Amino acid sequence: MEYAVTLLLCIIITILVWLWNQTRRAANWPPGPPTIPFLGNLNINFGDLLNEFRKFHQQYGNIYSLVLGSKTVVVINGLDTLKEMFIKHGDVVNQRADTIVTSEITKHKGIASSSGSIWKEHRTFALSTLKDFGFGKRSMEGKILEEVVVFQESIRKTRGNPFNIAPLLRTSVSNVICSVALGSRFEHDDVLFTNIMDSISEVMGHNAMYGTLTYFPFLRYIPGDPLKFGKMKKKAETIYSYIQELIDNHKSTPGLEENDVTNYLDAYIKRQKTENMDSTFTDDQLQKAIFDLLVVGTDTTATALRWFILIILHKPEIQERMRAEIQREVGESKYPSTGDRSNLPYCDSVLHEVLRFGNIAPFPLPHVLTEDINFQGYFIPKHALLIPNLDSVLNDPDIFETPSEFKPTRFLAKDGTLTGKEKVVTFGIGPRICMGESLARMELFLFALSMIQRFKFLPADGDVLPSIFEYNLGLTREPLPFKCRVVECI
Ligand code: HEM
Repeated sequence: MEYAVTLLLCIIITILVWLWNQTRRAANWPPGPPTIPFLGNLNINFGDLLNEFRKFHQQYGNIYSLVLGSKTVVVINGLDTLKEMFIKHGDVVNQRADTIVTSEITKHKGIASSSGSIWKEHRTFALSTLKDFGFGKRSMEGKILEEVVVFQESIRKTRGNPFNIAPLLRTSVSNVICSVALGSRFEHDDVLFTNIMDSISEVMGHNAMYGTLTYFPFLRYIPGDPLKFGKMKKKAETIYSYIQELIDNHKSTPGLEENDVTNYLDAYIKRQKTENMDSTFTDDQLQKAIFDLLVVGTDTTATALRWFILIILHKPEIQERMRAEIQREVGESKYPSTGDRSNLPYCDSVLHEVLRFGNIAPFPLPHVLTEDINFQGYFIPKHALLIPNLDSVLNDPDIFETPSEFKPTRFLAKDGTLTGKEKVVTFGIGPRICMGESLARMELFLFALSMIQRFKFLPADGDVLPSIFEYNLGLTREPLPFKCRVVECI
């Protein structure tokens, strides 16, 4: 009996020591907030991560670590340190980490969540295919302008009455990516498509407290889905079913596959026919890749445009100055085009400031370290999760003076050209840098400038606009909902 009790005590003590060790920070790791035995850094403020990470950056410097459950998380801050980690060590940090999103929603497939050779193969395929259909080229402009025209028609229909512009922006921006990814676009009154757009917004924008499940999976057993992961998963499944239906319809259209390839989906199906049995070009991979293009491509860009509109509602002098520049350099008879960009430095500086101030994806999905490394005097163990903290650059007072101020002229040099724009790292750094950067920049330019050219944006009467300093932080950082009025000015 005594022997059994002693054995049991030994087992319990061993487990406790093991658990305690799991939640301790080793002496040679990057510093960080004190850990609590058995809980690690569970006590950090997950509800306000942006400010919590800013505080840790000030306290512990450019590299700090957090011990969360059984995972070590290292947050990388500051432009030079981010470049050193994600460019110089690019080959050991380009894998996507195992998180609640990548393991349960995207199942490590598609582009944003995959790793290794599948990621390389499919990122390269998507980039080269999308380039063939206009990505990053002037020919893309025509497709975007078609959507701009429809978007402006919808705006006119509001006849100066207050409305929420967010759904309109989402559908318009999404139609651009749909046209290159799927070869189709959707009407603004297509109820099914509009519902999908709402689901995308919920998946990307809403409070990402469910992210804590990555580190403390037992929290999912709390009844009532308080972290809203169940809800988010259901929305993602709705989007998947919708995409699958589009793929199935496409595949079953007689003769379509034989026609010239005009979009990513066609190109993928064509490629499937030339692949062998163990190919990675599976139907499941296709569904997840389209999910990435559609979900990431829609919400981020539409959110940037929403920040733009909220900011100009607060700062009418900015829209006046933009409009004056557009009227002087482009006139009224044609839409502004990207070829006019160099003649529109003030407008360009506003858009760079929107990308900086909007801080749309401050913490991209974590990367994972595939080897132990010694970095700036610290040891970082293999399997550590790395978070590139883009906010630490976009709001760095040493790079952008008084960063909390929305100040487009910070990018204007004395000779009227743009300066410092390469420091706006909103699209990430290193091999995982955003795939849609060129498209997003073009959309932002054409939508924003053609709106300002033709319409005046006014706050809705009697409504209090949310402040430009308030936000919701999910996978994206979005402004609070608002309404506006729009009146035609030419
Ligand atoms: C203003 C708009 C956008 C912003 C701010 C943005 C930002 C980002 C950021 C920060 C990353 C992650 C970088 C990292 O993991 O370190 C990313 C990845 C990605 N973005 Fe964007 N993005 C935007 C628009 C788009 C568009 C229009 C597309 C559509 C093609 C797109 C597709 C992707 C994809 C597929 C990835 C994953 C890349 C990979 O893991 O290899 N994004 N984006």
